[in-house]
Amino acid sequence: MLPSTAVIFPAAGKSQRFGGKEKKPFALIDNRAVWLRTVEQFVNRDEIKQLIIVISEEDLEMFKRKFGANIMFFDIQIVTGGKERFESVENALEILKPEIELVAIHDAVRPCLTSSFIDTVFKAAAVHGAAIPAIEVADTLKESAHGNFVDKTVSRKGLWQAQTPQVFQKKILVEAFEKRGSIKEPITDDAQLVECLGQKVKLVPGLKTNIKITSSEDLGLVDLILKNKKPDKVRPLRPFEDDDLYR
Ligand SMILES: Nc1ccn([C@@H]2O[C@H](COP(=O)(O)OP(=O)(O)OP(=O)(O)O)[C@@H](O)[C@H]2O)c(=O)n1
Ligand SMILES: C[C@](O)(CO)[C@H](O)COP(=O)(O)O
Repeated sequence: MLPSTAVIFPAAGKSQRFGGKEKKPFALIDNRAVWLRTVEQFVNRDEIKQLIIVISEEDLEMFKRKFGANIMFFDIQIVTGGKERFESVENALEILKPEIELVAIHDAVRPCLTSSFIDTVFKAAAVHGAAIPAIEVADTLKESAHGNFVDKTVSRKGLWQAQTPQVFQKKILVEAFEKRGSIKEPITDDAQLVECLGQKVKLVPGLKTNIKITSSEDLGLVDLILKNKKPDKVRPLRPFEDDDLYR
């Protein structure tokens, strides 16, 4: 049995790159909002004792009005978002229940994951204290300052694309957020704060289908993935054996 776990779903961004008529967590895929499709991947798991969604101040009234029944059904708590993603997560950390041991943070806009994939990341975090899924960069990388012509080709060696859920022992994550003041670079995921503590973060093979909806064309891709995959039959890119967790 996995340790008692809370899942935080940041959904308080501005969806600027999405450019749709509503923000991406509330966009519909086959008549069901993206955030609902994401959260439902995590319900009915014995180790999950708390669900928290982060919603921006300006969306709160709409969210409660439109999704009241779903909020009750999932027993999901709502927290107000911050300006940056990490500030949204920080607000959610404040209401963690005392019995929580592991905290998973999963973008509300990544609905294409499977329960075996969640199992693998959760188990790795239980063993190592911190774990994230990631995919090794497969394409050739070009640098272009202005996005019109190539400046140069850069090495992809050792580069990985981070996904969510990112999962941490509560005390490690809380300490990482307390010490975040010393970080000067932009903070784009939660693992970055934990890395800065000097804590090792275990890499777990990411799922190719676990895409983050960023622009509106991603909605069509997600729709295709959800319609064409039997979610729990999707395997990680490389089979990940339990032994791998301890390396
Ligand atoms: N201040 C913020 C910023 C982002 N997010 C959430 O974090 C997830 C991943 O962020 P991203 O894809 O960058 O979303 P946006 O910030 O909304 O996108 P954009 O940069 O295009 O505005 C999304 O579910 C988003 O709602 C959040 O809760 N609070
Ligand atoms: C957390 C994340 O989804 C991992 O890939 C990503 O870092 C979010 O980045 P964004 O800049 O908020 O899109």
